[in-house]
Amino acid sequence: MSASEAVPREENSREEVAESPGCSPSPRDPTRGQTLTGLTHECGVFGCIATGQWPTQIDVAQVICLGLVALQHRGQESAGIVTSQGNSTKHFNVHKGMGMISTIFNDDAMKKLKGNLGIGHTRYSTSAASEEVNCQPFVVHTNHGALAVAHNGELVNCEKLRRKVLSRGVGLSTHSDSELITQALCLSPPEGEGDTPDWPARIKHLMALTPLSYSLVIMEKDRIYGVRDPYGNRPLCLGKIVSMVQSKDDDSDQEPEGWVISSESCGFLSIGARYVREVLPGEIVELTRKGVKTISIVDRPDNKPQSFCIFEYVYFARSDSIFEGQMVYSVRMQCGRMLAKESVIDADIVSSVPESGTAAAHGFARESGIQFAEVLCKNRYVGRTFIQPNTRLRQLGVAKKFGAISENVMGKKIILIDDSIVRGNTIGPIIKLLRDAGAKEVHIRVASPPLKYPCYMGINIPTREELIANKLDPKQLAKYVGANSLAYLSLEGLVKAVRHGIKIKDESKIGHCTACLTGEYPESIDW
Ligand SMILES: O=P(O)(O)OC[C@H]1O[C@H](OP(=O)(O)OP(=O)(O)O)[C@H](O)[C@@H]1O
Ligand SMILES: NC(=O)CC[C@H](N)C(=O)O
Ligand code: SF4
Ligand SMILES: [Mg+2]
Repeated sequence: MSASEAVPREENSREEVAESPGCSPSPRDPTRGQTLTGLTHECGVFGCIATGQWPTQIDVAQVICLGLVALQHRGQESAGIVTSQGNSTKHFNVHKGMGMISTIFNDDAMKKLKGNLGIGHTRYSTSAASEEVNCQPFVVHTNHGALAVAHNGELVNCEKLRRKVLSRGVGLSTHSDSELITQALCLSPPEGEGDTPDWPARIKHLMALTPLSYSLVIMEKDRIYGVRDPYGNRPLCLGKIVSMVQSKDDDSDQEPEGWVISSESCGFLSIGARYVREVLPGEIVELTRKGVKTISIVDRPDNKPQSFCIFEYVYFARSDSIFEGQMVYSVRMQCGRMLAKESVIDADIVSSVPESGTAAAHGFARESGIQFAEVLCKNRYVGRTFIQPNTRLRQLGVAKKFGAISENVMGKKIILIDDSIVRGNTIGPIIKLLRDAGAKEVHIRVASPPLKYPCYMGINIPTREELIANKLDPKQLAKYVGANSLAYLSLEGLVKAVRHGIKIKDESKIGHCTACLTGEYPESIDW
């Protein structure tokens, strides 16, 4: 039985929606990063400002570049950095390009990026093609000086906002929702009032026009604003750069040498920064050479619940990042523990599909008391996204990523944990590899529930018909991929695991988007 024979084709709701003229006229544009496995990521934003005397001793561009390298897993299509000396409203240094950060920012590029503050972006396109013209940060020159904007997310009411901006006589040069945000920020707030350089008011105005989904870093002459949408759908956090010469034991009282703002905290230690806190849902923070302050916290429409993307925990984020006061690694372990509680089976070893499945496998092993052993080696030089012309080569492509550690596999009953099954391209070839290496039984346990619905908030989830969970139930899927059994973590189990380590217990102050699992979206879509 082939997966496509198993059930009738499902309608692709996202493509239908997107056929109407909007910001995303061709979400299946072949020039966008194609992927064979998994979900594709969502962009990383980063900002840095030096405190104290300017010109600073800190190499701001270097800090941003390293910050972006730490966020590379969030987008590999293009990247950009914009810096400012802080003394001119007219001049920003800009360097953007297609490809990976290490190739875009060579020595020549870094030399021209001098500055005391700056922002950066690494992109996985969700709206508008993966082309140079859509690279971020976007820079515009306004009546009140230059403005640079970097965006992670996707606007759910893009079409409406686009009409509004166009109706004000603004011309847009791309289909990118991030350019739209940049231009919407330039509208005078609120409409009808004078054209003042009040950027916080303009940001609030933008937030009133569009509630979801964005984490933004915005730079004007001498300051950076960090903005998280009122649902808190995409992550954003603050860190401080501490002196390297002082004692590492207690840097809590140290005067920071600079501030950073980032989609994730994973790179902070490697750039000499310390995690400070998350930017709150709806919060606008202002970073200046004097420090960080909250400008405002914008409410969600109709007091709807928060909606932080639960898949940041499952797959997107790096394990060493912190969200909601807990490390992503610990949450993944907890998911594995929960999975063991729900669907343990007698076996010799527990193992994982590296990378993202590994923390959950350790949790599963600890909870079940079955020892963990590695069974797969992942070839780090086979990228996440590469294009192959047909299914057989695609599947071989996945197999090429892995080798079996035969000594751990031979004659064993194995419980194999992966964090998610999306198209189902990864797991089948891996099971074959393990069987060829002598595995006696392979039982698949998935540390998230079946993925059934598309995402409209900055993640490129395959079409409904491409999602294997819409075609095969767990029993059918086990048969299709050659497993002895297969079980997913329940939705309740996932939510419980995610909330296990969150200190805030007040339900009105936490909330997670699970729309790709349930079909219940935080906001209706108006593309
Ligand atoms: O069902 P599929 O469509 O094959 O996708 C699912 C796989 O894709 C992801 O891994 P990926 O190799 O992208 O990255 P990782 O190293 O972070 O696990 C995910 O962790 C699953 O292993
Ligand atoms: N993945 C993202 O967050 C993408 C941001 C924006 N929608 C773009 O396509 O550039
Ligand atoms: S639909 Fe899924 S991937 Fe998209 S924001 Fe919600 S939880 Fe995250
Ligand atoms: Mg994986």
